[in-house]
Amino acid sequence: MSHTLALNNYTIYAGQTRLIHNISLQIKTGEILALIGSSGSGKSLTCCAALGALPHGLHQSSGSVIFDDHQITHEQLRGHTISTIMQNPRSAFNPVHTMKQHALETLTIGKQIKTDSYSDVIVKTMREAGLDQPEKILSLYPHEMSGGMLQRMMIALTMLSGSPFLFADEPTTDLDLVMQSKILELLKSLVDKQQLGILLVTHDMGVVAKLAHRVAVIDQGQIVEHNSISTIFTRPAHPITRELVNAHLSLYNMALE
Ligand SMILES: Nc1ncnc2c1ncn2[C@@H]1O[C@H](COP(=O)(O)OP(=O)(O)OP(=O)(O)O)[C@@H](O)[C@H]1O
Repeated sequence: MSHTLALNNYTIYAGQTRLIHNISLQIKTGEILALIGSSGSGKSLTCCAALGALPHGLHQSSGSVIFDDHQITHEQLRGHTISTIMQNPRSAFNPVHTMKQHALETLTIGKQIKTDSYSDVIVKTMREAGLDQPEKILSLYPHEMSGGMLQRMMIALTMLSGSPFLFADEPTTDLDLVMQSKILELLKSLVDKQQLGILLVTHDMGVVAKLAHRVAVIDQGQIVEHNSISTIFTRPAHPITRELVNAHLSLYNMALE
């Protein structure tokens, strides 16, 4: 079943300073929307606002999340409608909980179900997320795992949660190139095979080119362009988009016409 998630009219202030102005984005299941922009343009704040997790001291003057035409609360969406994976996976785990505790918590959150019978599901899902020896990993604490393993575990937890949408904020930045490529392949396969919808925040235009279906470009807290991947790379409309595409193409001694 296909779903739509719309972030509507988000505006955020720090005191009198407006950081995000009237941002709206729409994501469908089975596709990846990349949110790109230079450092400090407002990518992470947009995600945080939609998740109801704004840093202390910031104020949201407008904004709502609409799931399949119904407005939903942050409590309803976190872990149910939207899962998250972030740049530093270590910070997303409870340091005193094992992977098994995290997995069981994800499976049972908000549900009155017995947890004993779920080991098979967890082990199978971890294997699908590329974690070898899942039984062994389940007994580990976060500090006993590498960044790449933790990111795979985050993806396994996303799969276990059954959330139709994922916010992935720089999900591969902290990983080596081989692991980056494996994690990106895994995300792509979740979109293709399980119809996950992803909002992908990234600086990396190579990642955008490889994964995204559509691209939204943010500059100084506003969406300045929203287009298909082919248009973004062949006929970018906004100067900021041209700059980002040209910076990427220059790696290959190429430039836009
Ligand atoms: N807690 C805060 N208090 C005040 N200003 C903030 C706060 N958090 C972020 N900002 C400001 O809001 C703007 C957008 O920040 P945000 O973290 O969303 O940028 P970003 O596009 O995700 O950047 P990066 O790519 O470097 O992660 C920046 O100007 C930043 O300085």
